[in-house]
Amino acid sequence: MAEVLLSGVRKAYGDVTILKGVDLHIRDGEFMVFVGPSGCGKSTLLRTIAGLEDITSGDLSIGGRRVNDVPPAERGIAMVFQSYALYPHMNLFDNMAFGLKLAGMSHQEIHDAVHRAAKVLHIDHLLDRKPKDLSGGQRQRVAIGRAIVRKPQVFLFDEPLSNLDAALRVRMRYEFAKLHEELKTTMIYVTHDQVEAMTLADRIVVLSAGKVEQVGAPIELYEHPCNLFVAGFIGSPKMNFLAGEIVAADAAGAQVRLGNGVVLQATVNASGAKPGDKVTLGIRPEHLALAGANAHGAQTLTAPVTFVEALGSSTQAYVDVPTCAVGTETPEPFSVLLDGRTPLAAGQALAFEVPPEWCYVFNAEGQAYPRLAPSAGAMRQARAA
Ligand SMILES: Nc1ncnc2c1ncn2[C@@H]1O[C@H](COP(=O)(O)OP(=O)(O)OP(=O)(O)O)[C@@H](O)[C@H]1O
Repeated sequence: MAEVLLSGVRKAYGDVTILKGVDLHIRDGEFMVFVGPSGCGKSTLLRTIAGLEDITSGDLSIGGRRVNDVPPAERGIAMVFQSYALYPHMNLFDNMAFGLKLAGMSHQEIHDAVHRAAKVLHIDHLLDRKPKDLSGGQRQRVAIGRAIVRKPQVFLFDEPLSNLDAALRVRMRYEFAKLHEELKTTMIYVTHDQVEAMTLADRIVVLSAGKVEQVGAPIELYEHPCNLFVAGFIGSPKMNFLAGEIVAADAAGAQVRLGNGVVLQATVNASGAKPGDKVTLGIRPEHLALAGANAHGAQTLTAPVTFVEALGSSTQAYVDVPTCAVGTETPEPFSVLLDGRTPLAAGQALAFEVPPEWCYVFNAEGQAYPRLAPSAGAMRQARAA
């Protein structure tokens, strides 16, 4: 087990800077997940920790030891790649034993270590097989087994499940969680998958263009994103964004006038805002509720439905409410997530309530005004106390 510390880590290829000064403290035994859009530098950051890439400037330490110039094999890490990277001509036992033989371990020690790891991963009955005779999920288990037998201080996983089909991903996700529970080793995991990040991580690092946007527990990022980027990135379906203007604001709340003239209340600390300020109002599709039959309440929006996705367990309705773009992205259509049994059809008018405690407000620079409503995380802590 070990903590991993990054301080001002930069990585450049020639004139192009990929990592722009990353500061991170990954705690001993923590399951840390890196997420961010394609090309933001997740894999580069992981490969830098592994020692597969040199650091241009900054410091990296693993287990209290500065490792900037330490070769990968001596860093106490084991990395598992998306592509498995197994030796095709070797059976599973030899694939898993290879590194241990190189390290000069005895025959008995290797036998015990491989069998123990194979048992944990439920592949102990397959040790004589070659990789080509395995399913994708089994191959990935071998790759993980090869990492486990080395008893690293830190595991590094680069999108380990992305070659698997949806059902197997769910199964393997569960097994990763169990594995971490059992080994209690520091794990750093790169993924594109929101659900993997939310369910596996103790904490998530959201990266954008080589910089850390926010680090926090999954529920913290969901409930209290620090800026528009994190708000738009964390959460599925995505948060709706509406352009607005401050009508009144203080430390207890803000009133925001939307483009259509409707004024919505948001329970945020907007003491830094003043009337006339341009803001973005954010509201998640799952926090909207159908309004009562003749609702004309202050927190109600009414708009025609443009498209309906009935998923069985839930229904996602797209409605004709003008949204605004975040960064360089094109605006996403406004959506409302409703109970799966809600009868809806395109063209019908939908009235829905916008709860003030679930409204997010971002200033012109995209920074969030802190939400004041007690979060689910805080309520759980209070109940537990
Ligand atoms: N050897 C290299 N030389 C030059 N540029 C590179 C090199 N390796 C990566 N890059 C660039 O660095 C940027 C970050 O790449 P990286 O693979 O870390 O992103 P990522 O966030 O993991 O993306 P993805 O999610 O698509 O895998 C990309 O723009 C990529 O083109």
